[in-house]
Amino acid sequence: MPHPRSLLLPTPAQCGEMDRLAYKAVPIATLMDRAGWAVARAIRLHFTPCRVLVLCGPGNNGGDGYVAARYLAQMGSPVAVAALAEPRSDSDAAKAAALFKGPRVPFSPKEAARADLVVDAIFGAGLSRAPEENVVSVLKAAQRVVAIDMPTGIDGATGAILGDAPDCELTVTFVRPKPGHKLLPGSAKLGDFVCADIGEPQGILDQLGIQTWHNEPGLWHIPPMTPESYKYSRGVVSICAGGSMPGAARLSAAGARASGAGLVRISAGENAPAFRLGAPGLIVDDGELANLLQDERRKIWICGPGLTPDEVAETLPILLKAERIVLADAGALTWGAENPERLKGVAAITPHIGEFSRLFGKPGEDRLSAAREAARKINAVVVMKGADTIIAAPDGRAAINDHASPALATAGSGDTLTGVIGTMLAAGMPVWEACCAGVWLHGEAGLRAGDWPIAEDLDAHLGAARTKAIELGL
Ligand SMILES: NC(=O)C1=CN([C@@H]2O[C@H](COP(=O)(O)OP(=O)(O)OC[C@H]3O[C@@H](n4cnc5c(N)ncnc54)[C@H](O)[C@@H]3O)[C@@H](O)[C@H]2O)[C@@H](O)CC1
Ligand SMILES: Nc1ncnc2c1ncn2[C@@H]1O[C@H](COP(=O)(O)OP(=O)(O)O)[C@@H](O)[C@H]1O
Ligand SMILES: [K+]
Repeated sequence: MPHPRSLLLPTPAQCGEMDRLAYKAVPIATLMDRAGWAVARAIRLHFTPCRVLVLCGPGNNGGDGYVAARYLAQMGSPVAVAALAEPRSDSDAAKAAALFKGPRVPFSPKEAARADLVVDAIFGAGLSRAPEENVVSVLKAAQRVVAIDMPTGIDGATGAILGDAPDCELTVTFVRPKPGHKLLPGSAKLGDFVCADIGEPQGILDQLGIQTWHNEPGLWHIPPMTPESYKYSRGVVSICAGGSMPGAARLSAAGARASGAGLVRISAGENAPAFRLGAPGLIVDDGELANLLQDERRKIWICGPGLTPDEVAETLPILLKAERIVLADAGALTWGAENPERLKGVAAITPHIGEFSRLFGKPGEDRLSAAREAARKINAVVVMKGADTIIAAPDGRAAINDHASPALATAGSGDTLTGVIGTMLAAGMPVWEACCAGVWLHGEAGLRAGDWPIAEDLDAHLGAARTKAIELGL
């Protein structure tokens, strides 16, 4: 099933390409007019009428600003424009500027401070470097800011802040959100977020080779429960467990069970007695790993939570030799950091930023590219965890997940996540889709778990999260 177009996140460069391809059907001037109208309408809906100052840059972002100023004036608001620089003559933006007949004021902090509301139409998709000091000081002087397309200073491709960017109350973009609208730190600056349809032919999105999606149900499909379901069709998740940190494997097991695995087994060797004191529905094996792997139904293995590097060294190579689908986390990533080649053959890894940095080096400001590059390098899906999580596949696909809660920032919640992803894999989902689905379910559980949950509290919400994801994904 193709990934839905509605979840695509084109980069600013891809949007520019889209405009060029769309030109014959819809001229830029028409798109600009609709964009400015959409901004004026959104401002009218969000704010009571007040004195508005529109700050216009020299490009098409400024062009949208002149159009918005014209429509706001027609709607009865007192509006002035302050231009950072005039648009190039004969450009669409210049034509839009000429149609605005209201007052012009200097581009200065004093004017910005006097306005009740400042519209940032300085730079949008065209931002290529940090804004100059005069731009920053004018935006800093504003009391309340609405951004057109993107707050000036945010890189639309990465969410990085180049120098500085205003804290906006509202951001209005067009056609589709961009990666920078979904990635921190930029995404925290947007305020309320509106994506307006300006009638750009959507089919063009298919021609651009866009490989980035917003992580939502519909991007993937989780198998539902059916009357024919039996435990092996729901899937078996096997987890390697160690002696020194048994809690982590237990949390993974609980996450796997709570998100709908048919059967969860812990392989604990000589440490098995300690695990047998745990949840009664959990099967604990004490046999040799090589013998356990004789069971062909045990396709999915989690290796790493609660394991020391030595314990990983004794298990992971055996799992890989047996050609199992392995999800590597925690201890396995520490072991892999000594030589990332060791992880070749795993299906997916789930590093937080610290673990990622030890494996591949610090990701820098463009985490999306860094996650993609890492996935390509180890030929495995990379789930780069954090307040926003990037799920990158070796073939270049990447999803950005912002469906989460800071409530997840509690010890052990990453172990729960590996269990949930394990269940998605055991249900037969392809690896990237399983990781995307697992991250979303984990986020949904965090959103449902109330105030200050601990990792164990997430489990009670995973079943409802799965049901919701199935319903939304239909
Ligand atoms: N399909 C869409 O999404 C549409 C987008 N439109 C608007 O078009 C905008 C993009 O227009 P442009 O490509 O003209 O780009 P901008 O208006 O963002 O920037 C214009 C130019 O400013 C220069 N520049 C970049 N960073 C600078 C800096 N820090 N200091 C000084 N100069 C700098 C660059 O040369 C750049 O080309 C979007 O943000 C959006 O507002 C609409 O007008 C039409 C449809
Ligand atoms: N501020 C936050 N907002 C949303 N999710 C978060 C936040 N901080 C952490 N998370 C999520 O919580 C989980 C923490 O995992 P991890 O760092 O491995 O912790 P642990 O090793 O203690 O289990 C990850 O899934 C991460 O994406
Ligand atoms: K802007």
